[in-house]
Amino acid sequence: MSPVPSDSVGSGSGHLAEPEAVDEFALIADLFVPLTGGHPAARGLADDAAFLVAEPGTETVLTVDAMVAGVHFLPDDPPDLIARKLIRVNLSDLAAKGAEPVALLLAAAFPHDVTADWLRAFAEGLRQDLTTYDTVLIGGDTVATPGPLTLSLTAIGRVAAGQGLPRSGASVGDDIWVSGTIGDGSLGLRAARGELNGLSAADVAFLADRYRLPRPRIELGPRLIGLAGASMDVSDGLIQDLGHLCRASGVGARIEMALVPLSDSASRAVDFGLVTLASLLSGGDDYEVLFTASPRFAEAVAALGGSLGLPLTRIGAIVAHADAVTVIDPAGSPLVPVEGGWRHFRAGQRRDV
Ligand SMILES: Nc1ncnc2c1ncn2[C@@H]1O[C@H](COP(=O)(O)OP(=O)(O)OP(=O)(O)O)[C@@H](O)[C@H]1O
Ligand SMILES: Cc1ncc(C[n+]2csc(CCOP(=O)(O)O)c2C)c(N)n1
Ligand SMILES: [Mg+2]
Ligand SMILES: [Mg+2]
Ligand SMILES: [Mg+2]
Repeated sequence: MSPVPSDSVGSGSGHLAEPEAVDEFALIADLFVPLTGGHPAARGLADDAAFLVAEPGTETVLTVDAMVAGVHFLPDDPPDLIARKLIRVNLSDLAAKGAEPVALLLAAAFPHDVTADWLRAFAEGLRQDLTTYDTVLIGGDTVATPGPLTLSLTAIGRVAAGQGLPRSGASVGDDIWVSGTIGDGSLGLRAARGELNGLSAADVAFLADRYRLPRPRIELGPRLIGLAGASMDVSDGLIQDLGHLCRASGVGARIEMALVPLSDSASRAVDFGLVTLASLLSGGDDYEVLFTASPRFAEAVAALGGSLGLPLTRIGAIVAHADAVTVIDPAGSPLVPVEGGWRHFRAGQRRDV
């Protein structure tokens, strides 16, 4: 087990007291060094790079995702939740590969007018989730920007050599499974923006929390080794991401809309006509695991869900029509047109954020 970060941040050399006193190196010493938990790889955040000892028999799994204010989170979201979402979206990729977290690297571009209080709360959010997920910060980079807050986190994980779960392992006839519920993240963005009038305050709070604080399925991922053929996490939208899995595997997929698991809050939003079921399948921000498994493992998969207390739901099957995702609507007809999911760039279109 890696050393865990110390109990609080910001109580270091004490130079980070006033907004005008934000200083790059005091920031690193006061707020980020405590997040290393003294891990030797971090070298006290006083070197050019981190040095991580490779573990025999394991493969290192590396992933990086960036988050930008106004694109991935709301600019006024609480700083601790921004930090925790940043960790969680990256751990979600490790989980989908069957890997467990080892260490993280953070590259942060803070707006020039960031305050010491904001930074302290941000570091406290990092500390909280480093502890939750038993990992440490071992390096990074800190810059100021004239643009919006821009964050990038590299997650380093490990998996037994050769056992990592690829997107490319789906076979015709496999069941398609998804963890948890789909649609809460995209509905949660609308909830956080105050756009879901008609839902109860409890539903709005539940959904907004799912948007701001995804639940990376880090306990599930490693347990899928030996069961899942292909695996990925759902970040852009279920249909688009399933399309990626199909392309990587050279297969097609047929899923049934009515089987896609919704939370009670999302079901109510559909029932009240606030959103269509179809749009939840392409909304994104789910951070659930989408995986395929041979039908002979169906009982084992269901039992795994039971033992983790995490719903695992079969939503369809892998078919031979390479690359094509067919969505069957609740009336039994193929859905047309099929919206895929989030794209930062789309040929012939500009997104103004
Ligand atoms: N700028 C880049 N440089 C190198 N590789 C990249 C770059 N952007 C994406 N990739 C690679 O492309 C593949 C797909 O990336 P993508 O970001 O779509 O997946 P993801 O991180 O699982 O999804 P999401 O970013 O929506 O959470 C990955 O192998 C990723 O490493
Ligand atoms: C304020 C705000 N507006 C829109 C969205 C929706 N969104 C943005 S990026 C993305 C895909 C995952 O990101 P990436 O592919 O970059 O990893 C999604 C679903 C959001 N989260 N916040
Ligand atoms: Mg990515
Ligand atoms: Mg992913
Ligand atoms: Mg994406």
